[in-house]
Amino acid sequence: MSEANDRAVETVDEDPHEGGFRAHAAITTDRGGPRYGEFSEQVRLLMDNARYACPDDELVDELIESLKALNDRLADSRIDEWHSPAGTRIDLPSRGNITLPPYVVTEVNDNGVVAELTFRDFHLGGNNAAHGGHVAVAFDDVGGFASAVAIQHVSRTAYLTVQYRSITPLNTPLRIHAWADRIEGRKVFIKGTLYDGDRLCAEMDALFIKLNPGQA
Ligand SMILES: CCCCC/C=C\C/C=C\C/C=C\C/C=C\CCCC(=O)SCCNC(=O)CCNC(=O)[C@H](O)C(C)(C)COP(=O)(O)OP(=O)(O)OC[C@H]1O[C@@H](n2cnc3c(N)ncnc32)[C@H](O)[C@@H]1OP(=O)(O)O
Repeated sequence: MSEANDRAVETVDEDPHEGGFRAHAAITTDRGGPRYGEFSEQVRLLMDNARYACPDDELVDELIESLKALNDRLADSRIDEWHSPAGTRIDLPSRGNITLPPYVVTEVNDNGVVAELTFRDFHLGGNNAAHGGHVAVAFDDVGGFASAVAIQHVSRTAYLTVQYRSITPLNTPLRIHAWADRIEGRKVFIKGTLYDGDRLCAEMDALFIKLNPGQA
């Protein structure tokens, strides 16, 4: 870790909360500025290229120096999770969270949440197909979204199972759909599907639990 990374991350306390997930998750379109989406895309491209690159020794030396300099610059602008653009920029794919497979929500209604999702080169599992873990990540996030829509509250995943029905391709717009199948008290049973055109790639069966006040 660099010296900049060792510094304590600045926290901002103007938003009192109950100690757990914040009751009012920020929704923003301006944090990080108008070019934050382009920045995120460059980070994704970096990971795509790194996944497939086979640099020679000279290039590795050069890249390490460039990346060190870049990381020092980035570490200087770190902030706590509640105030960072990543995860709160609802105008960007996956709310600007570059750790998620990028998806764009196309429908939010009583039938749940539908999004167009594209796995990238860096989501490679093998033989040009998406890694199963990344498929589960996509279901977890879109499932959590569907749970939030159904109960208008924050929940956490208690379990999530995925049935992998056929290969999930990379660099192909896919349709992901998650919906609340039933709600029993704090328990929100979520189902989901992932399609490549008419072909079913995977299905989700999950339980999300509505968090109590102050629960982490
Ligand atoms: C168009 C623009 C709209 C803009 C909207 C903008 C933003 C959208 C808003 C936000 C949403 C967006 C996306 C969502 C993002 C992310 C989602 C990802 C979520 C996660 O990635 S989160 C990480 C992984 N997750 C964990 O890290 C959990 C660890 N765990 C725990 O924190 C506890 O374990 C907990 C809390 C789960 C439960 O604990 P607890 O103490 O609160 O509740 P308790 O144990 O009493 O269970 C209550 C009842 O659930 C049953 N139950 C519990 N667990 C079960 C199991 N596994 N199987 C079967 N039944 C189970 C019990 O049997 C009981 O059932 P009964 O009531 O019938 O007795």
